Formats: sequence, structure tokens, C-alpha cells
Amino acid sequence: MGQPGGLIHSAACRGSRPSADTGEIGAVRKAMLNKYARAFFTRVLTPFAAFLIRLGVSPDAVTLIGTAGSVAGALVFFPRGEFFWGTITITLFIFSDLVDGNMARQLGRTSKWGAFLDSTLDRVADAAIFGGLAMWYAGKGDNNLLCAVAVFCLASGLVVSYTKARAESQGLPCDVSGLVERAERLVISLVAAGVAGLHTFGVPYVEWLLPFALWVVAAGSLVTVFQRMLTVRREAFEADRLEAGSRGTA
Ligand SMILES: CCCCCCCC/C=C\CCCCCCCC(=O)OC[C@H](COP(=O)(O)O[C@@H]1[C@H](O)[C@H](OP(=O)(O)O)[C@@H](O)[C@H](O)[C@H]1O)OC(=O)CCCCCCC/C=C\CCCCCCCC
Ligand SMILES: Nc1ccn([C@@H]2O[C@H](COP(=O)(O)O)[C@@H](O)[C@H]2O)c(=O)n1
Ligand SMILES: [Mg+2]
Ligand SMILES: [Mg+2]
Repeated sequence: MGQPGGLIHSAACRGSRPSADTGEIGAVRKAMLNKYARAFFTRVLTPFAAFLIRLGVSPDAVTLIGTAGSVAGALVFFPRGEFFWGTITITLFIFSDLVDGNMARQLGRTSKWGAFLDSTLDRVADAAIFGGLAMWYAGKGDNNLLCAVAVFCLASGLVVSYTKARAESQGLPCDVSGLVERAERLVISLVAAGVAGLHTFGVPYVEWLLPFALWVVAAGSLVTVFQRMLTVRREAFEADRLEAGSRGTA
């Protein structure tokens, strides 16, 4: 456990919110992929980000194009059961989410607007991915239960992100990433969808992977919602206690 009380206190003393822009969010413990894979992909994608900068492309444009491509890949291919091509398309575009911030940092132009745009459009891409899967199961995939599980993944993923955003808006750090962050939700779902999609090319015994992954993401997201809510509850009580204490001594 970190020291959320201290973080809250120092943030409160400065009258600031923990955010990606201030760097305070860096103090929040990250889940596995964000911790380890991000460093690797930062190294790999930095030359590409530098290339886009030389071409005069802006970080916001990369954010917008990446989201549009991910949404198109999810909503064009997934509802038709074309999981392989859907996953390939989404994967190509979704890495823009690591490139846009990289470009902003190289340019020394990270901004509050950029952070807002990035996070907001992450939700749009996630909704399209799980929405596209739900549409498949509601239609030709013909499985109401899996449709419900995909909708649950969509909704719980949004709630996971909302817990952090709402806590941060109140000056609370939400000092836990939880079991399943966005990167985990995406990697589990997309690897499963991509491999399950090989069924179309005659590969046997792979189609069960996608339903399995959806159940895993649904359960993991539910656990994560509780992890974050309990953490914020503790942080909120601590912040209220400190505030009451400072009022008492004033
Ligand atoms: C036999 C086939 C094998 C295929 C193997 C493929 C292996 C691929 C394996 C790994 C790829 C790992 C990629 C992992 C990259 C993770 C890096 C990372 O952590 O990035 C995080 C980042 C999100 O950061 P942001 O700060 O921009 O976003 C914040 C986040 O959204 C928060 O959400 P919350 O957690 O709270 O819900 C918000 O709170 C916050 O507001 C927000 O700012 O970037 C990403 O999330 C993008 C990650 C992209 C991951 C793409 C995964 C694609 C992986 C595999 C596709 C495989 C395709 C396989 C085809 C197979 C065909 C045979
Ligand atoms: N259009 C953008 C996108 C992102 N940023 C900044 O990058 C941070 C996110 O970094 P990622 O590596 O996760 O993409 C974000 O908080 C912003 O500070 C930006 O300025 N403009
Ligand atoms: Mg990004
Ligand atoms: Mg993002």
C-alpha cells in the first residue's frame, strides 16, 4: 500500500488535483501491463512518434485518427463475426494511444486538453469494441448470455475508468489500478478475438477463446470496480478526517 493520506494531503495543500499532466498520477500504483509493457512500447514507438512529428502531425490528430480507426474496425468487422480482421484493424489503430502521448512529451506540449481528449476517446474506442462484440452475439452469434456479458464488459469498463476520473476530480488519488486496467481489458479481449477469428480460416478449437475472455474481463472488471471504490472510500474518509482536523485547529 502507498500513502494515500499523504498524497491527498499534499495535493490538497497545493490546491491541485492528481492528474497525468502534473505527473502526480505517476505515484499511483500501476497494473502489470501499464507498468512493464508500457516502457517497452515507449522505446519501440518513440522513433515512429518522432517521424510523425517531423511530418507535422499533431498529437490530437493521432488521438482522433486512432480512435476513428479503432471504432471503425470494431463496428464494421465484429458485428459480422469477422474477429480476425476486426482485431488486426483495431490493433493497428489502438497503439495510437501510446503514440499520441509520446509525441506530446517529445514536443514538450502535454496539455490538460490533450489528457482530456485522450481519456475521453479511450472510452469511445472501448465502447465500440465491446459494443461490436455484443452486436455479434445479439445477431448472428445468437447468444443472449454472451451478449449480456459483452454489455457488462462495456459498462463495467466505463465504471472502472469513471471511479478514477471522479475521485481525481475531488482531489483523491485513487491509489490503486486494480486487477484489470484498460490495457489488460484490451489485451485479453483482443488476443482472444484475434485467435478465435482464426476459426474462419479453418483452425479448430479456437472459437471458445472469445467467450472465455469476455467472462474473464467481466469478472476482472467487477473486482476492479470494488478495489477502486474501497480505495477511494478509504481516501475520502482520510481526507474528510484531515479537513475536519484542520478546521478544528483553525
Ligand atoms: C497467437 C497470437 C498471439 C498474439 C500475441 C499478441 C501479443 C500482444 C501482446 C501484448 C501486447 C501488449 C500491449 C500492451 C501495451 C500496454 C501498454 C499500456 O499499459 O498502455 C496503457 C495505455 C492506456 O493509457 P492511457 O493513460 O492513455 O489511458 C488511461 C486508461 O485508459 C485508464 O483506464 P482505466 O484503467 O482507468 O480503465 C483511464 O482511467 C485513464 O483515463 C486513461 O488516461 O494504452 C492502452 O490502453 C492501449 C493499449 C493497447 C493495447 C493493445 C493491445 C493489442 C494486443 C493484442 C492484439 C493481439 C492481436 C492478436 C491477433 C492474433 C491473430 C492470430
Ligand atoms: N492528444 C494528446 C494525447 C495525450 N497527451 C498527453 O499524454 C498523456 C497520455 O499519455 P499516453 O502515453 O497514455 O498517451 C495525457 O495525459 C496528456 O498529458 C496530449 O497532451 N495530447
Ligand atoms: Mg494516449
Ligand atoms: Mg489513452
